[in-house]
Parts: sequence; structure tokens; C-alpha cells
Amino acid sequence: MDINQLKKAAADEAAKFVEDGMMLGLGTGSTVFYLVEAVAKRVREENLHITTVSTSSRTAKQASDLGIKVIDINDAPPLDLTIDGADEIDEHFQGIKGGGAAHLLEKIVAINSKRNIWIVDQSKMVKTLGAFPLPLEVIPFGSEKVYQRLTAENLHPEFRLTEDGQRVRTHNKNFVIDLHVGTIEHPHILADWLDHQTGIVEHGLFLDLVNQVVIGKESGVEIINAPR
Ligand SMILES: O=C(CO)[C@H](O)[C@H](O)COP(=O)(O)O
Repeated sequence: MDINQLKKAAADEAAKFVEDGMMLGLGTGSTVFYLVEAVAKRVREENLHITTVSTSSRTAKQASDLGIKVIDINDAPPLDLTIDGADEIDEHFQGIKGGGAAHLLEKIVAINSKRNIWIVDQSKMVKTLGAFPLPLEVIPFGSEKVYQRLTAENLHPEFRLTEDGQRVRTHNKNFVIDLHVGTIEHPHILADWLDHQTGIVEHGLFLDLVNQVVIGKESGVEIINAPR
């Protein structure tokens, strides 16, 4: 089955978790694109009254174009549920996000949500994190110094570039550095180190955050509950 069909199957299933009256967080990415379509369909057909906050201007535009109410997170009460994609999820339900350079906003929304669901195709489920490069959002001022520090730590940093060779800029005009660290045996230790590096605004390790994972598989959709 085509990978997009698996993403859509997971997204369609996750949209069923949305309930009338909910304050909902919407993630970013190609899987979330299908989710927003599925949620909008439910809003239309079942006359659901939901309010959402979004983790990117892309998702916000798609949602509001489809008639979903989008508000600023600063004006939102605690979120009932956030549904987002992920780049990798390990067997302990720890994740890497930020393939779409939106992990700072995604983490802010996730930590302000009572429940988090990730929607993925089966290729994202791994034993140990690290095959996917770990994204960092980095302040441009002094970013070469941050790069040098990461190199000295053998974290194999690489500035993310656009197709025309420019440095990728996030929503907040910061740079993205991807770490090609290989297997991440101890994600909490790495996250703790990264949390203490001045100039790094946020990293893409999402630890102890997800409650449920909805996986699009060749054999059907599987829903797994994380032990939290
Ligand atoms: O973290 C993200 C964006 O920053 C996305 O959730 C992640 O990259 C998954 O994207 P996709 O659904 O397109 O595979």
C-alpha cells in the first residue's frame, strides 16, 4: 500500500477521537494534512463545535479554510487533546519530531495538552531512535558557535538547507540544525544536555509526552496506548 494511504488511514482513525466541545491542538505535516481534512468533515457533517490551536501557519490556514475555528494558543484554555505526526517513535514511546521544522511550536502545544496522540505510518516505528536526524531550532546569532560545540561533541550537525541552498528558517526565523547522531541509546541524557545549551531554542526529542499512537499498517490501523 502507498505510504500516503497508510498516513491517511491513521489520520482518519485518529479523527474519531475528536469530541464535540473539545479544545484541540493540531500538529503539522503530511499526516496531519489528512487529519485536518477528516476533522473538518466531521465538523461539517456532525455539526461539531470545536476550537483548535495550530502548530504552524500551514495547518492553521488549511483548518480555517475548511471551516475549523482556529485561535491563538495564548487565548486558549488547556487543550483537551493534540493530534500530531512524528518522525520516529521507539519501543518506549519516545519520539523524534521536527522533520517539518515545526517542533518548537509542536512541543509548546503538546505540553499544554491534557492528551497527545501521534499519527504515523508503520515505517516510523523503530526499536531505538536515531536513524532520523534529530532537529534543533537554533537562534541565528552565534549559531556557528553552537555548530562548533555540537561538532566537538561528535553530534554531527548539519544546517538544514532549502532546495535552493538557503538555510531553512522556522516560524520564528531561527535556523534548523539536524544532528546525525546515529542510534540514541539514552534520549533523556541527550535531551538534558541539549536543554542546557544556550542558543538552542528547542530540540526534537519528545520524551514522555505521547499517550496514544495510531499506526497506519498494511494490515490495518493499530492503536497503541503508551504507559502514561
Ligand atoms: O514533526 C513534524 C513537523 O515538524 C511532523 O509531525 C513530522 O515531521 C511528521 O511529518 P509527516 O506526517 O509529514 O511524515
